[in-house]
Amino acid sequence: MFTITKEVYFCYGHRLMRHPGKCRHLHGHSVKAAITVQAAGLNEQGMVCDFADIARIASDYIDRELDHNLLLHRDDPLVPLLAAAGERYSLLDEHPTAEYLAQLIYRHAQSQGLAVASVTLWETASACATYSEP
Ligand SMILES: Nc1nc2c(c(=O)[nH]1)N=C([C@H](O)[C@H](O)COP(=O)(O)OP(=O)(O)OP(=O)(O)O)CN2
Ligand SMILES: [Zn+2]
Repeated sequence: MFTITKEVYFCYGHRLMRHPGKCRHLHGHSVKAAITVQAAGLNEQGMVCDFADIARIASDYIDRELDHNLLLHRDDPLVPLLAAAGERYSLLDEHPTAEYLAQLIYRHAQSQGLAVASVTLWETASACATYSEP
């Protein structure tokens, strides 16, 4: 089995409403998503797939939904205030953790036909979350 990994960089603001510490307050991250794609064999170009194809598919979603956006749980009480202020935000069905964002990127890559093995979201230089499926 071969695996290849492409990294994509972006940033967002968020807060974790139920966090007992500092992360319940609005703050931001400049992050790295590492998208790993697998294949049992190589294509006619000798590749699992082109790194550029992974970047394009991931960035289509990330640029549209996540990058320079404020990511909030849809029950966050800040939402009416942000709407009234005309701010950009995106409402998520789950808390905007690194785990959930990794899952969102994974599911998008999968829906676009990539044989994605895992997505790891590095939220800080020392903390990451990985999503994969059996
Ligand atoms: N399992 C998770 N734990 C935490 C998440 C997460 O997404 N999944 N997110 C946060 C915060 O949003 C933020 O990422 C803070 O992370 P943390 O590593 O605690 O922050 P620091 O960089 O300040 O870490 P130090 O090592 O204390 O400097 C929290 N937890
Ligand atoms: Zn955070």
